[in-house]
This record gives sequence, structure tokens and C-alpha cells, in this order.
Amino acid sequence: METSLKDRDKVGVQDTVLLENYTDENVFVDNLRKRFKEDLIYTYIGPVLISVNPYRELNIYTQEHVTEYANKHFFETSPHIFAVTDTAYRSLKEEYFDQCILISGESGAGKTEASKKILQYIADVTEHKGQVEKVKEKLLQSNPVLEAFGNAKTNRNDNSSRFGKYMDIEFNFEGNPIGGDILNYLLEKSRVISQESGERNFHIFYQLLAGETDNELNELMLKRDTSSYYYLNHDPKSSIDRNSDQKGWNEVKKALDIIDFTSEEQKNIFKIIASILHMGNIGFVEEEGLSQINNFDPVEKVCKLLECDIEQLKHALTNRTIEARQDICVSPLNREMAVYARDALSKAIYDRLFTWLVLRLNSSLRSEDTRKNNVMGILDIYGFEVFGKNTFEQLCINFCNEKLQQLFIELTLKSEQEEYLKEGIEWQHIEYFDNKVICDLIEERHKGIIALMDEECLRPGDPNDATLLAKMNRNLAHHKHYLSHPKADIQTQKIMGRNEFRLLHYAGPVTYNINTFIEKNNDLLFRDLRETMSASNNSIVKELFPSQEQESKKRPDTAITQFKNSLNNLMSILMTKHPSYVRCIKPNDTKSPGIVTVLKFAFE
Ligand SMILES: Nc1ncnc2c1ncn2[C@@H]1O[C@H](COP(=O)(O)OP(=O)(O)OP(=O)(O)O)[C@@H](O)[C@H]1O
Repeated sequence: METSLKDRDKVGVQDTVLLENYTDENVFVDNLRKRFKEDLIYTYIGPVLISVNPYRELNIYTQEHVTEYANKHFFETSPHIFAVTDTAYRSLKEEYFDQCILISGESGAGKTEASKKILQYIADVTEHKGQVEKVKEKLLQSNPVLEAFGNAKTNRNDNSSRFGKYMDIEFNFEGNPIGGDILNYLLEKSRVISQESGERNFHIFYQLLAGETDNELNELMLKRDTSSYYYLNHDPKSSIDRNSDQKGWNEVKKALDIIDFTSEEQKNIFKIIASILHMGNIGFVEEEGLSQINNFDPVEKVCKLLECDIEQLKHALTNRTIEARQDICVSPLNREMAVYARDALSKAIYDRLFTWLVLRLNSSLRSEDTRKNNVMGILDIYGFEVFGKNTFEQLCINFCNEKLQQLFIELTLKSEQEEYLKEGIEWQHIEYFDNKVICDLIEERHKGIIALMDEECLRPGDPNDATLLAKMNRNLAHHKHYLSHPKADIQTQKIMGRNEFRLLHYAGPVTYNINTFIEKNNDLLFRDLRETMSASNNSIVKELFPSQEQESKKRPDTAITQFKNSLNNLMSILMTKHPSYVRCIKPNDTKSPGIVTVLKFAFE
């Protein structure tokens, strides 16, 4: 255990700023490596905690460790997630400052595990009786629910969060947790209908099939065998031990009980999950350009489970009603469009169900105390992503990381320099790259990428991915951080497709493929399907598709505009809080995107 200063000094340095040659990246990496070899996964860079994923349970989160870190000054103890949490907690309790702990890092680096350790620490150091204990139990149990519905096996992480999460814990004046509130961001709903090779759909589908009793499965008209469902990946590489799905099922059921989901609510939730599996099995054929459903059995099952009208659903899956001024016209769909409509419905139901679950968790976590209490926020959100092929989702995620970097600059460097100035302290101006220019490139009104995307999505005529790319290339040709294929040098053109554009992000360049941008941004769910769902007698489905939505003539915001608005809302929540930073990295990835920038900042 890394306790006494003596022991600690033996293995590298605990704070990289103490390194001689600290600006040398190799020296930094070497220090992390040395420590990691000795199971010292935590190291500071100034106030930022670096956490290197050990990929195995270490005996460093025991009650003994909690006691070790409680009520100690940050620098009196060795680097640890508990030390960061304790510092934030004491500042909240003693100085009444709202806090936020921002956890970043790429997929699989350990963000969610870190957020759980923070919760564990808070749960351990606060009161263990009565209402407080109940609140803590609910806060802790929200994780298995969110993970079952929002996590999936990917090729990078067997339990990857496919959504962004911000959780506020509310404390009373004695420093005990009395409530919580969760905000969810951009669930990767495309996973509901298809998955990459080696990956899986969201855990809950498999957990339900593996863990539910035979009787209940019969009620849901489901077979235990996952290969009965088109929406579940069947490639053997993607499988996970069935026992772990059964275990997951038991955990999620227990959590739903603790969080006070009624048995009626639980029944309805699983009817919805089952209906999505059946929905994927609805097939279509095409005759003279018109689609026809070729198997009514899954349609009947969906209708039974969702308590909606079978004729209405059949019609809605194969036709589209369009209202243009005063005219209403019904046009039949071809097979491709019918498949699109079916999948759009499955994604919409799942996505809305997920948000409903979060709201439902919140209503159970809400404190009865109406006073303005202090809160500690924990942000566990997707890190910067650079894949072989980057698309709409990566643009959203990387935009989110640009915004967080802006916040980092605002909250640390800028404010520190302003403080020095105010206090008349002599200081040397630090040169740093302000990534506002990239945020503007993406979000500036009328000019940025989001504005151009929305303009293209909403214009009459035949907007498509190619016309969008042409528009972006035209309008952004001279921007320092935007590179189009025609403007690229010959070398770059060789590796960049004509349907791609490149953004020079603060953490490095990313090439995006424009395919599906328009479709994903429009995120269209045909009105007939919305109406069918709205008329459902399943009480949750009814809530997911409120009738007011059908009556409204206003076009909903595009997907990226909704995301931009929710991010800006998040930024204003975070701006008012005192931040702490945890940067998670994978052991062989000390050069993960953005780490050099974090380093540079913390070193300065
Ligand atoms: N501190 C830790 N101790 C032991 N194992 C860990 C720790 N942190 C992470 N792991 C292991 O790494 C796996 C991935 O971690 P985690 O799910 O927290 O990553 P993540 O950064 O949240 O990824 P994603 O963005 O894909 O959700 C965990 O399931 C766990 O096995």
C-alpha cells in the first residue's frame, strides 16, 4: 500500500510536476510506467489525477483505504481517486462550494469504474442510518439499471457505456447525501438495430433472455435462444458468458426493486424490450415498388405487448402520411423505406425508454428538501474518439470533448491568470492553445458545421450527404481547422476519400465520413408510427409518445442541435462548480488523444 512518504518516493514521483525534465513526454510516460509496474495506478499532474487501468481488482479500495484518505489534505496522502473525492467533499461540506468531478478518457480507460469509486467513497464516509442510507442505496443502485440499458459489449470494452452521464449528488448541511439527479446524453441508439462484428446489442436484451423465468418469457412470447432475433448479433465473437447475463439480470431486477419501480412498471418495461426483439423479426417483400409485410406473427406479438392496434401498425409500417399545407397524402413505402421505418421505430422506442428510465430514477432520487443545497456532480462522458471510420456519432462526441476542453481552459488557466492579475502577483503569461476556434467552427450560428448541417437537412429539394459535404467544403474552405478533399495536398488526398472531411481537433486530426449524416441528423420517425404508439394502451409507451407531440406542427430540432443545446446546458451547470479532474488512460496508451494537451496544461 502506498502510504508513507518513504515508500512513495521509491517508485517514480507521485506528482509529475516534481520530475526534472518534466516537459519531456518520455520522462512522464516512464514515470507512469514505473509506478504502474508496482500497481501504483494513480499519479498526479498538478491537480489532475491520472488513473491507469489495471484491468484487475487491486486491493486499494477497502475500508482501510477510506479511513486512510478521509479528512486528509490532498498532498498529505498518496495519489488516489479517494483523495480527489475527499478534497472535493470537504470543500463542499466546509466551504459550501458546489463541486464537479470531470472524468475523461477513451473507451475502456476506466471512467465508469472511477465514478463508482467516487460514489463508494461518499457512501462510506457519510452517515449510515435512516433516510441517508436509503438515498445512498438508491444512488448506488442506479448504476446497474443504467448499465443494463445503456451499456454494451464493444470491441474496446465488454461493458462500454454507450451514453454520456452526469450525476449530481445533493447534500444537506451536515454533508450527508439526500438526493440525486442524472442527466443522460446521446445514447448510441443505432446499436438497437445492428452491431459491428464482435459487438453486442445493449446488455438488457441478453439479460432478459438469459435470466427471466420460463413462464415470464412465455408471457413475453420470447424464446431463450438469442439466435431467434435479427436484432441480436449472432457472430460467436460477440458472445458473453451466459452466466454473466443471468447475474446481470438478477442485479438489475434487484436494483429496480430498490429504486421502487412498481411491478406494473417493470412488466411494461420488459414488454417494451421484448417488443423490440419481435419488431426486428418483421420482414418485408416488395411487389411493383410497394412493400408488404411477409410475416404477421411478429407484428401480432408487438401489438399484443405494446397494446396497440394491429391494422394501424401494419399500415404505418408500409405507408407514410404527409401533410403539405392543407393536403394530406398517403404514399406507400417501398421495401427499403419500410425497413427504415421499422428500424426507426425500434430505435425511437428504445431511446425514449432510456430517457424515461433516467427520469423515473430521478423522481425516485429527488430529495424532499426544497432548500438550495450543495451538490457534487460526477461527469462520466465519452472520451475523444478516432476510429478507422468516423461518422456522425464521432463528430458529436469529439465536439463534446472540445467543449470540455474549453471549460478546462476557462476554469483553470484563464481563471488562474485572472486571479494573479487581480492580486497583483507577478506571473509569466502562459501560451496555450485556445480551442475556442474549433468550437466556433462547429457551433457558430449561421456559419458553423452544425448550422450548415441543419440548413441542408431542412431545405426543400433533395438534400443528401454529398450536397452537404459540398456545402461544407465551399463554406469552410479557408478555415484553419477544416480540411476538404479538394484542398488537401496530394499525400493527404491519397488517404482521404472524396466523401470525407477532416477536422483538426485540439487532440489531433480526425477524418469524418459524411455518409448517413443527413439521415442521422434528421432522425425521422414517420408520423403514422408516432401516432400508432401514441394510441397504445401500455402506460409507458403512451408517455414515450405523448399526444401533444403529434398535434404540434413545429418540426423537432435536429439531432445535432438537440445535442448542442444539451451540451451548452451541461457547460453552464459545470461553470458554476468547483472542478476536479480525473484522466483515465489504458496502460499501453499513455499517448492517448489529448493526453499531451492535458500534460501541457498541468505542467505550465
Ligand atoms: N480502477 C480499476 N480497477 C480495476 N479494474 C478496472 C478499474 N478501472 C477499470 N477497470 C476495468 O476496465 C474495464 C473498463 O472500465 P470502464 O467501463 O470504467 O471504462 P470506461 O472508460 O467507462 O469505458 P466506456 O467509455 O467504454 O464506457 C472495467 O470493466 C474493469 O474491468
